[in-house]
Amino acid sequence: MQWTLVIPLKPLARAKSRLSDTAADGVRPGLALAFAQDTVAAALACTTVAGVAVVTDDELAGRELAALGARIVPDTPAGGLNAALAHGAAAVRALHPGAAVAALNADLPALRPAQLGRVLAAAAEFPRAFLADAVAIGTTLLAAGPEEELRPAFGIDSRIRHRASGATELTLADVDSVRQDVDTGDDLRAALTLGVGPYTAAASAGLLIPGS
Ligand SMILES: Nc1nc2c(ncn2[C@@H]2O[C@H](COP(=O)(O)OP(=O)(O)OP(=O)(O)O)[C@@H](O)[C@H]2O)c(=O)[nH]1
Ligand SMILES: C=C(OP(=O)(O)O)C(=O)O
Repeated sequence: MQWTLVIPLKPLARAKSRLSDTAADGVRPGLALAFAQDTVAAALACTTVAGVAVVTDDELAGRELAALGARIVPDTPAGGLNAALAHGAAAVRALHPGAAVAALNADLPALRPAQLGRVLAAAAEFPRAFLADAVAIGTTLLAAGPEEELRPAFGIDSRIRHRASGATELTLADVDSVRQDVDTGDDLRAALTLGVGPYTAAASAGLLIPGS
């Protein structure tokens, strides 16, 4: 099965506020963009990914991510992460009716295409499926097969809420890079240990990362 990914990205100036103890106000937008660039580049390198739609109103991010090969979908005025994801999935299916779609966080700088491929192959066995984040509280990927609505419930405690929505939780080994989102300095250290992509490696050089 081929998938189209929907990746949400809020305006860079407001992104990654929980990294404020690790990266100063002037640095965080560039870091958030680098995470998204590494995420999109790795996603597009996955053999079962047919395309990536990034939902964003950020002009710079839109330009840079389009240059990597992503389709840019302007955010919905409804506002908020889940509205943006539902809007992105609808935009994908307006062009490709019946497409299998998966929402993926924009902050997975260590993402490995082969690991993403394994997660998507496992997701293809279920109508809706999700992968919990590294700390097992949130979600990094929510997949919906061709006949299913995405019904995203990202945000606080989204693991429990996605489970309650009827989506199947994927419990695969060796998919750390798909689970390692970066919200805090500790998360960034964990991602650097896994090995980040080139954009994040450059953007995080010189930062004082907690514990390293
Ligand atoms: N398009 C779009 N993306 C959003 C919106 N809100 C959040 N996101 C994205 O959804 C993902 C998770 O968002 P959050 O955890 O709320 O924000 P964050 O920038 O990752 O981190 P914090 O500022 O520390 O909360 C990130 O990729 C965000 O850029 C929104 O309203 N529209
Ligand atoms: C929005 C989510 O991620 P984050 O950890 O970036 O808040 C989530 O886990 O549902």
